[in-house]
Amino acid sequence: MVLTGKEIEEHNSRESCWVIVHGKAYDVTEFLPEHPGGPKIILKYAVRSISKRHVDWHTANGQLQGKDATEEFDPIHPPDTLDKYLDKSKHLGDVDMGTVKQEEKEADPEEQERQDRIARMPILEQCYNLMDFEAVAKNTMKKTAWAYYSSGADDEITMRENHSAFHKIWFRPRILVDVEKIDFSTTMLGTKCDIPFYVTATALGKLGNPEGEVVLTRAAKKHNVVQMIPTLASCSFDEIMDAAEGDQVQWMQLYVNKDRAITKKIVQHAESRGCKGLFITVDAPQLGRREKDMRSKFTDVGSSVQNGDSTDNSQGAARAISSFIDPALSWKDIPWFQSITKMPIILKGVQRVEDVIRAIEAGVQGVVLSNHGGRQLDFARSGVEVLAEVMPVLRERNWEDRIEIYIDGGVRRATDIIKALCLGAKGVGIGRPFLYSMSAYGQPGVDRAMQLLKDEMEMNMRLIGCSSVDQLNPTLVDTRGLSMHTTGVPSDTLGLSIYDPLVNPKEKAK
Ligand SMILES: Cc1cc2c(cc1C)[n+](S(=O)(=O)[O-])c1c(=O)[nH]c(=O)nc-1n2C[C@H](O)[C@H](O)[C@H](O)COP(=O)(O)O
Repeated sequence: MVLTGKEIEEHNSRESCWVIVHGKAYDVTEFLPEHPGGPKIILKYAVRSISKRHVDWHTANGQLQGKDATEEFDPIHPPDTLDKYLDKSKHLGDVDMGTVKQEEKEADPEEQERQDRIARMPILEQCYNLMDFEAVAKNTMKKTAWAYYSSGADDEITMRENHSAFHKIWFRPRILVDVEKIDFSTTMLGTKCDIPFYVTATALGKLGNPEGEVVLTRAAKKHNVVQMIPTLASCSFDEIMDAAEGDQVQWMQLYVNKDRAITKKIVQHAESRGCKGLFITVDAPQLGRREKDMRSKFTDVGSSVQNGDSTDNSQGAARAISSFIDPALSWKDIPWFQSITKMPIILKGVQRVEDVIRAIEAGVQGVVLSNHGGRQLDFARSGVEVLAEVMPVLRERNWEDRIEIYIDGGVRRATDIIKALCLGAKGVGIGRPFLYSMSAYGQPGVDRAMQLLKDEMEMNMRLIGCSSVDQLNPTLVDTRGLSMHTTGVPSDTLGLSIYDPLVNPKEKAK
């Protein structure tokens, strides 16, 4: 049976709310209170806004026109979400889209301005480093997408510290070493990679690019680097795995669900699909307060990646899509994970040496020293600073080979990668730069970003006097300034403003 727009319109209240996604109708009435992003987002976005006033009137009077929610649904929800989480009885069938009222898109001057900036954006070849992509993305991305990707927690001190920490490490390069042939390939969790970085897990890829995370999959294949698949991806897990080619290696990033049966199903499915590593995110018992995200229009967006209870959706996309995450996750859960999968287990978001020791004692295969890109606890130290704390302690115990240590956060140059490897990291994760290059230029952008890092890597390895990554070691870096968190002493504005420079008395007499 094919439904008409008129029939859908009759179900336009909290008591009965039907919406259309990709030309099919769904009865979401019972789902409204369960939606992790709260009911408002479905009701609000589900409404075909003939005009803002119209929508406000209908919303205020509890009368809503359940309508085509496709455009708002796609960036936040993997395509298989409704099949996975909405009971089949609520799938009402196809809709004759010719009978659905077309929305009169009100002219949006902000969007027009953005389109003008896109028309004037630099060509890809004018991007010479990862920060260039950030500048273009900031100028061309939708405000809400930029807000979500670029935001850090609270005052974003840690987000900025992540990158500036690398500026506190200086090189002690060697000379007169034959560096004609450079090989910066390496292995990570046993996988051979062209260069010691991986694409780390970052949620909601379709906010930046309509294809989402599969763009990163294709670029990772081309450059033979590993991709970590996020739990909160816009694409479905299987779409991302299916987009991989040949023996391309992918890892799974896991937010642990309060409902361990859901988590077990996800982990065992990932293993059955050939995932080569399980990265359990341990620094997010609650997602951080990312105020740019909270201010953006996603103040009540939802995501039904996994069923959770209704959430306080005044906290932006991040908080809205993460209500399922279990804050009770603890060390006692590690044996359970080891019992449900054979994949190597890595703890992502470790931030002090005591927990690295515990991770080794718990028998996990790796840790990522990370503060989630500064999106969680503000004033957490940078991954590279924690690395400088951890490695000497492990070396003292002869434990440095008992676990693979990764870091992420603020990596924007190959020199950052080299500094991390000199200190003992196996590899580094990179997040935002690939989101920005993907958002601004699609896969060609990500390709160029990865190639730029390879070019920088070759040059900097040569200049530091090493021809392969196994030669990188702590004697090549000076980290004495790394733990200095002193901000510059506030400038003595008063003194400077009244200070009379010495003036020659004769001069004064004139
Ligand atoms: C930029 C970004 C990072 C996210 C991220 C989303 C974005 C847009 N998301 S989040 O929405 O929940 O915070 C995830 C995530 O899904 N899971 C996770 O483990 N880390 C998440 N991270 C953190 C990420 O894996 C790295 O730790 C961080 O991005 C590294 O810093 P740079 O971005 O500076 O490279």
